[in-house]
Amino acid sequence: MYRGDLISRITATSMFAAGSRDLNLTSFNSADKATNLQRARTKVLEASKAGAKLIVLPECFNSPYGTQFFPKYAEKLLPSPPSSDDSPSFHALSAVAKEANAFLIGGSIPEYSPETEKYYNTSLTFSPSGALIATHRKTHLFDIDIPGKIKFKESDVLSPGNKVTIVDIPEYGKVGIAICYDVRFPELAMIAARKGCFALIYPGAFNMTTGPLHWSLQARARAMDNQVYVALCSPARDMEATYHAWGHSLVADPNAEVLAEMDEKEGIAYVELNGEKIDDIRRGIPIYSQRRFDVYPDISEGKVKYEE
Ligand SMILES: NC(=O)CC(=O)C(=O)O
Repeated sequence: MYRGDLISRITATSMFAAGSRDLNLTSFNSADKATNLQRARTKVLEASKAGAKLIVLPECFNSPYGTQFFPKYAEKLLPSPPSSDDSPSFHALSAVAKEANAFLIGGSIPEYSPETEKYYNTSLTFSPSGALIATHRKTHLFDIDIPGKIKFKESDVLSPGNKVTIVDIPEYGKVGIAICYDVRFPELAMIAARKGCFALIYPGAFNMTTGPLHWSLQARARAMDNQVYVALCSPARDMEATYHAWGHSLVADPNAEVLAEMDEKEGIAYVELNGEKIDDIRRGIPIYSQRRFDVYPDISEGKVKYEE
């Protein structure tokens, strides 16, 4: 049995968790980092009190979403920062995971790496002891230009990560973690699923153009192809912000049915994740074991950069 919660609110943060009510989704955001961190803490604790053991926040939950904001909000990831200003989000997430006694996939935050001297869009996952157990840097940067609708170029400021990220959650199993635009690349999802993940979790912030078209479809497609749970956790929509997030945090099951979908406002969704359902779906429609690797290659084998 897998459980999770997802929470969302206004500005740019969402999270989900798994626990006694398997999956919770929460989203929220504002321009003030301290306010966002405080809000995240409140919602994570609310989810954990409701029984969540795995909690997820949204993409860029501590900042507005936009290339103009990333350098200002970026943090170094220092486990022992010389000053409390250096890694506030890292330490706030670690502390609240411990306080909630839950696994926390901390959405994503703008990161600055002194080693590479580059910026990244980075997701940090913490164990119930507050230990950092996974780091995923957005691998596919969101560079799009739909005339008259939306132009966005993360690569103006950010650099991409370069691996598939899998984290083993004791008592639940392996979870694949990626960020937003990464969901559009089925290879990443398929590799994580074939490496044994039962759920793929994407903090993400689609927008008013791509959200209605593709948000739910992407989640359901990745779930259907791989017969796993897929969760997308968005910031709530803030029409005062420069980027209008679609919201609609959701969880699709291994049969590609949407188990829970929020609206554009802040909230928490709770979903029960059941491992037996994966087995049932794979028994009924056995594509998982009918692949023809004698005809085409298994992309999860061979040269894949991944980290468990
Ligand atoms: N914001 C993103 O990274 C992706 C997105 O909005 C989309 O793919 O659409």
